[in-house]
Amino acid sequence: MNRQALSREIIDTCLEMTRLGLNQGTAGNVSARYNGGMLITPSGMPYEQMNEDCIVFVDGDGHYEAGKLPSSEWRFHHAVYQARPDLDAVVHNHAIHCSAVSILGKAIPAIHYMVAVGGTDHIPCVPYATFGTPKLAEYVQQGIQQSKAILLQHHGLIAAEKNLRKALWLAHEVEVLATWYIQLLAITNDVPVLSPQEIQVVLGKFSTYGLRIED
Ligand SMILES: C[C@H](O)[C@@H](O)[C@@H](O)C(=O)COP(=O)(O)O
Ligand SMILES: [Zn+2]
Repeated sequence: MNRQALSREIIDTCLEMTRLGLNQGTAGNVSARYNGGMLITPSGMPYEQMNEDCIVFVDGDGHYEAGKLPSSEWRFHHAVYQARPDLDAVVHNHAIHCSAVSILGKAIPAIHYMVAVGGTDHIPCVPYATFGTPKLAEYVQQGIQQSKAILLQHHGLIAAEKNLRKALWLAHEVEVLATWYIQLLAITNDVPVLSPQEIQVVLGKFSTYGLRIED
C-alpha cells in the first residue's frame, strides 16, 4: 500500500476507535509498519483535525521527518515491530475498562474463552513506566512477545495485529473482556476461570476458524 493510502487508513482507524468509545480526546495513537520503519500519528493532535500529511514516518533507527512530531509513544510502537516481525499494525488507547484493570495492576485471566484472541490464556499487564520513556518501551517489548494485546499499568492498552482493521478489532475485544472482568470483580474476588488446557483447545480452533479473508 502506498504512503497516502496507509496514512488515510491510520486516520480512519483513529476515528473509528473514538466512535467505538475506546478512547477520549487526544489520548491514544496508531501506527503501521512501512518501508523499514513505521507511519504513526502525530503527538497531541485531535484525530478529527488530522489529514494524511500529518502522519509521520519514523525509520527503523528512530529518526523522523523534520518539522513533524511523532506520537510521544513512537518508542513502544517501534519496540512492538522489533519484537514481533509477524505483526504490522499497532493501536494504543486509554479505553475505560482496560485502563481500570491496568490501575489494579492485574492481567485479565481466562474469564471467557475469547481471552485467547491475544494468543495465550490471559491478557498480561506490564509494569508502570512514565509515558514516552525507553523504560516503557522495554516493558512493552517484553510483554508483546507473550501476547498481541497487553495492558500498561496505570495507563491503557496496546493491541497489535497483521493489519489496522484487525488491531482495532482486537482492541475492542479486549475492552469487552475488561468490562466483564471489572463487573465481575465488583461481585467477587474469586472470579471463575477456564483452564490453560481449554484455552489451548480454543487457540487450536481459532487457527482454522472462519473464512480467514484478508489475513
Ligand atoms: C500523555 C499522552 O496522552 C500519553 O498518555 C500517550 O500515551 C498517549 O496516549 C497519547 O500521546 P500522543 O498524542 O503523543 O500519541
Ligand atoms: Zn497513552
